[in-house]
Amino acid sequence: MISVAVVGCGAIGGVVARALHEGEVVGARLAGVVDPNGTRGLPGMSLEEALAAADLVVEAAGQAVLADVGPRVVAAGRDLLVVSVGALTDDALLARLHGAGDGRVHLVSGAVGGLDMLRSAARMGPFETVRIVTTKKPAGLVQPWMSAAEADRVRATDRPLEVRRGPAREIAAAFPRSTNVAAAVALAVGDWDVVEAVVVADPAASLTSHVITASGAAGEYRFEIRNRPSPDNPTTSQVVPYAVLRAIGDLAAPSGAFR
Ligand SMILES: NC(=O)C1=CN([C@@H]2O[C@H](COP(=O)(O)OP(=O)(O)OC[C@H]3O[C@@H](n4cnc5c(N)ncnc54)[C@H](O)[C@@H]3O)[C@@H](O)[C@H]2O)C=CC1
Ligand SMILES: O=C([O-])CC(=O)C(=O)O
Repeated sequence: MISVAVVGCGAIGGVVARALHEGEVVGARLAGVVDPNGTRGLPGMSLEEALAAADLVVEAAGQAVLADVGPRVVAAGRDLLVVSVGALTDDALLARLHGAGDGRVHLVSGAVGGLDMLRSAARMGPFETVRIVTTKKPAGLVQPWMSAAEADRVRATDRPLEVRRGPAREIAAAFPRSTNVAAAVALAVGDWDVVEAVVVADPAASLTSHVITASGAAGEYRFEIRNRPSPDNPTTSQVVPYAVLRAIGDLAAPSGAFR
């Protein structure tokens, strides 16, 4: 039985922690939840207590928190499951995580699929083009770095509006709560430079979509994901905590997991 601490008790961490607490993942149990803003009635603990008690720490609190907490988890010899994979646009953080200690670093596939195939194909040879187009409701795409005019234009659009297009590294950092998936694709293909990310605001997007297209030595790929948004946080797809629970289940009882 592995003991799991969850850092961040929001739309993702709250669902993950409750399911662990209620014994829904074979081979895993909840050690406790770390969140300065409350733990929704679940057992709370400090990060220091989590590092002492847990075999696995799940980060579900955001890119900035991962940068702070991640190296401490690995340095303590605890395994780390990363949800805010967009923080890994920072090569220095990735190097710190790999060099910090004995804990192993695992990444969650999160809101998208096809990463296994992209990883397999990348082994055969390089990709020539990879693109991920993310379409969400406008409100969650407004960012603090936008000018007032741009923020208003995004909020008020009455049709699909391309908000940004650029390298995955730039986009995943520029929309830290909305485009971790662009980093996930880049990490899967093992090439930050080949992946272009596009962010579209669409007031009619009742589902969040991520369309991944790729072509290269192994062939041509297209994955279209249309996720229901989380009722707790509309910028997050509701399936994400279940991707985390699936990953924890695979780590706790690997038999039968796709590899
Ligand atoms: N890989 C993927 O496909 C996806 C990744 N994400 C990432 O997951 C993160 C969390 O998403 P949600 O749960 O929807 O966000 P949320 O805003 O609902 O929850 C975040 C929680 O973290 C807590 N928190 C803040 N600072 C903390 C700290 N220092 N220590 C512990 N907890 C802290 C907050 O109080 C809040 O409860 C997002 O910011 C994003 O980076 C989100 C969606 C998809
Ligand atoms: O949940 C989603 O659809 C994607 C998301 O917010 C992210 O990648 O940060």
